[in-house]
Amino acid sequence: MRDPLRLDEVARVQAEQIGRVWPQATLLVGLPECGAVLSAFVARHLGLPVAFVHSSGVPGWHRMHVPERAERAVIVDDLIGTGRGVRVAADFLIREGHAVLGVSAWISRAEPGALKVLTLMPPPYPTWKAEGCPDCSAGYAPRYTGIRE
Ligand SMILES: O=C(O)c1cc(=O)[nH]c(=O)n1[C@@H]1O[C@H](COP(=O)(O)O)[C@@H](O)[C@H]1O
Repeated sequence: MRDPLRLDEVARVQAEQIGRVWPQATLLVGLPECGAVLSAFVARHLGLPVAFVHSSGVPGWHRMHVPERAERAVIVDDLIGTGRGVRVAADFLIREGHAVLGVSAWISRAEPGALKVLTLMPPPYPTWKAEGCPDCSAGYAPRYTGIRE
């Protein structure tokens, strides 16, 4: 999302949804990189503080904000692909003594465990496991691999 005004419009919709479902939230948590930028936009609409959690490698806080009391956190991201990033962040937050209310994302292609996920829209394309993929059973070989969106 290259246009900050457009990003802010989406962030406002996301903020309204979070405010409706989780009015008790005290902290938004963003995953670098895109989730960190987005979470700051969303937090501005909710008047909430924001903190960033590194989810690749050893999970940890970005030094900008290391919360000092127990928070009721919502993880904010743009896309959930495998769900790994938000799962790692949620486990880290719980280990750190915070409550994780859930995850807010634009689109999710995974169900990341027991985490409650709010999305803005369903995925615009179907996802199959390799063994259930109709194109694979029709004999088509993958044209691209390792693609994210
Ligand atoms: O952060 C990225 O590089 C990224 C690139 C991309 O093409 N697609 C994509 O989903 N991401 C990010 O990867 C994360 C989701 O991936 P999973 O952890 O697999 O669910 C989100 O933080 C996205 O912002």
